[in-house]
Amino acid sequence: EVHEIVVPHIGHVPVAKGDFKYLPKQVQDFVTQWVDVCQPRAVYICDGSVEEAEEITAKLMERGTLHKLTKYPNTYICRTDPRDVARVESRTVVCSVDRYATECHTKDGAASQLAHWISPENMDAAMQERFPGCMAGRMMYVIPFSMGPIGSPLSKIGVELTDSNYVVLCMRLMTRVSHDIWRVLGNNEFVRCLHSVGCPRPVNYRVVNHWSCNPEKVIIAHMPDDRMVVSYGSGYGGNSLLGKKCFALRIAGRIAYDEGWMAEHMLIMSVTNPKGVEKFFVAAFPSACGKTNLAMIQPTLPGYTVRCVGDDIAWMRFNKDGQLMAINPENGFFGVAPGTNHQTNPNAMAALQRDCILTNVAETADGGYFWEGLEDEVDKDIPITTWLGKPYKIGSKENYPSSHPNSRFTAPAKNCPIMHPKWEDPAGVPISGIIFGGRRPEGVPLVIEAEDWKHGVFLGAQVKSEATAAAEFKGKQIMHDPMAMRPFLGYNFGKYLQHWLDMEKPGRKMPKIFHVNWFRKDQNEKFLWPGFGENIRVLDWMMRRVDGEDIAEPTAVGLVPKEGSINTDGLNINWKELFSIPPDYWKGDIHETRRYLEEQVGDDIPPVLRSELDRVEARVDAM
Ligand SMILES: O=C(O)CSc1cccnc1C(=O)O
Ligand SMILES: [Mn+2]
Repeated sequence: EVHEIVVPHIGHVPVAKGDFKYLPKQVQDFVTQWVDVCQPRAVYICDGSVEEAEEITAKLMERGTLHKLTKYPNTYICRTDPRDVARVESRTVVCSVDRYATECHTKDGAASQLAHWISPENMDAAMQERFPGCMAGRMMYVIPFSMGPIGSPLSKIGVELTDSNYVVLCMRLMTRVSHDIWRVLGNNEFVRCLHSVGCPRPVNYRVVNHWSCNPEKVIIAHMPDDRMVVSYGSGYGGNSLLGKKCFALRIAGRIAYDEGWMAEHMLIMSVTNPKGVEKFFVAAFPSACGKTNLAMIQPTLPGYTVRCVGDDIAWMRFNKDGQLMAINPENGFFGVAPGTNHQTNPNAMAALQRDCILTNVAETADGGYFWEGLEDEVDKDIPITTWLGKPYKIGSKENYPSSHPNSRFTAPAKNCPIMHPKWEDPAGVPISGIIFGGRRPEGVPLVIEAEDWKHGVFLGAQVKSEATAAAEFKGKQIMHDPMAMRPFLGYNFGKYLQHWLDMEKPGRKMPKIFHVNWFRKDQNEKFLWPGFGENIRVLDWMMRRVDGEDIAEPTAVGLVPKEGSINTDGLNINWKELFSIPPDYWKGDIHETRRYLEEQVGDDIPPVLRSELDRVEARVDAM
C-alpha cells in the first residue's frame, strides 16, 4: 500500500487511511494537485463505512464539536459558529468565460438575482487568496460519492476534498460514499469538489463551539465548464456538503443542459388511490416552503397511500418510451427542523429516532432534541439548552427561539418509514405531474392547472413566495423564486427556461403541470386551507385530471377545479374565497411578473415564454 503522496512543493505527505494507488489516475492527479496547494498534514481516503463514521464521530465528540443525544441511538447534536448558519447567496458565484453564459442580460444593467458571475481572472485571484496552505495542520479527507444509486445510468460521481470531518459524516448520510466508487468511476468524468473551512493551523483566535469557519472570506464558486466546485470559509449545509446544491443542482443543471435532461429543486413522491392506482409527482417549492412535509404526508382520506422518493432534488430524463423518469440523487434528508413535529410530519419524526445529526437545534436535559413546534411533545418543565448554549423553558420569552430558524436535521433516507420500494431504482420512477408552488397568503387559488407545457413553464417562471429562513433574506416580503431555482442556477436562466421548453417533443408523454398554494389566508389572517395531510385531496384531484376527468374549468390564469370537484368532506372550506381570482390582485401580480422577468432575464426571455406572458397578461387585463 502507498502510505504517502509525493507533491512538488512540500514533499512527502502521509496517507493516514486508504491506498492512494488504488484511486483512478485522474483522481490521484486531482488529489495531488490540491494537496500541493492546501498543504494538509495528511490525507485520509474515505470508504463510507460504519467503522469510519464511528472513528470520526468519536474524534468530533472528543473535540466538543459533536455531542451525543442519549435519548436516541447514534444521534448527535452540533452547534455551529452563529456566523455560519445558512447558505450564503451573496457569496455564491458561477464562473464562466462569457459573463452571459452565467448571467442574463438584465435590463438597465440591474444586478443579477439569477446566478452571480465571476470572471476566470477574479476566480483565480479568489483561489490564490484563500487556498494556498489553507489546510495546514489539518487532515484532507478524500470523499468518493455517487449522486444517485451507485452504478445507475442516471447517477453521477463526485470526489470531495475537505478538511471538515463534519462534512465527511454528513456527506455519508446525504450521498452514497463507498470504496466501490473508485471501481465504478474508472476513467470516467467526475465532478471535482474542493472544500475548506478556511482555518489553517495554528489558529490564533477563539473558535466558537469548536466550529472552524472563516465567514469574512466565504466563497462558494462553481466552474460548470470544468465540472468543478470550490467552497471556502463555511462548514454549513449547502455551502459545504458539495454533493447537494452545488453539484446536484448547479453543476448537474449545466450537465443536464448539455446532455438533454433536467436537474431540479423538486421533491419526488407517489400517491396510490383506493382503487390501487399509483401516480408519481415532483414538486418545486422555494426553500423551506414545505417540500419535505408534502413528500412525506400522511393522507387524511381513507384508502390513500403516499410514499416518498426524495424531498429536495430530482434528476429527470425522458426514457426511450417518451416517459419522464426521475431519481432522487440524494441518500438522506437535510430538512428544516423548526415546524417539524408529529402533527406536521410524523414520517420525518420517525426518521429522527436514530442515526441523525442535528445542527443548531436545542437540547433537552434528558438527552433529546428540541425546536419550535415540539412544545407539545416534550415535558413542559424540562430544562432546555438553546442552540446558543443558553437556558430556555417552554413558553418563556428569554432566549427564544431555542433553535436557529434554519436549524437542520441530517437523516438517512432509509430510516423514513414511507420510502417507496423503488426510491433507489436505477431506472427512476415515472412522473405524471409536475407541481410548482410557494407561500402566497393572498390572491392565489389552492391549485391551478396549466393549459399546456409552455403555460406550465410560465407558471413555474412566475413562482413567488414569502421569504423564509433558509437563506439570508428576512421578513415577510414576497420574493420571486422562478422555478424555485433562483438560488441554485448554474447557467443563464433564459437558456434554462428555453431548455425546459425544448423538453416538449413529439412522442413524449408530457406530464401535466400544476401550481399550488397551501398558504392562502382570509382577511382575518386565518388560513383558508388546512394543508398537511389534507393536501392529499388536491393530489387526488390532480390524479383524476391526469386521467382526463372533466373536473376543471378555464380561467384567465389557468384551469381551476370545478366547484365541488375536490373532496372536502369533513372540512369547513370557503370554496369561493379559496379559489377566487381577484382581478386587481392578478393585474398587479402579472405586471410584477413582467417587471421581474424583463429586469432579471431581459433579452434572454425565450420568445415562446414572452408570448405566454403576453397571452396571460392580456387575459388578466381583460378580467
Ligand atoms: O443548505 C443549507 O444550509 C440550508 S438550505 C437547504 C438545505 C436542504 C434542502 N434545501 C435547502 C434549500 O435552501 O433549498
Ligand atoms: Mn431545497
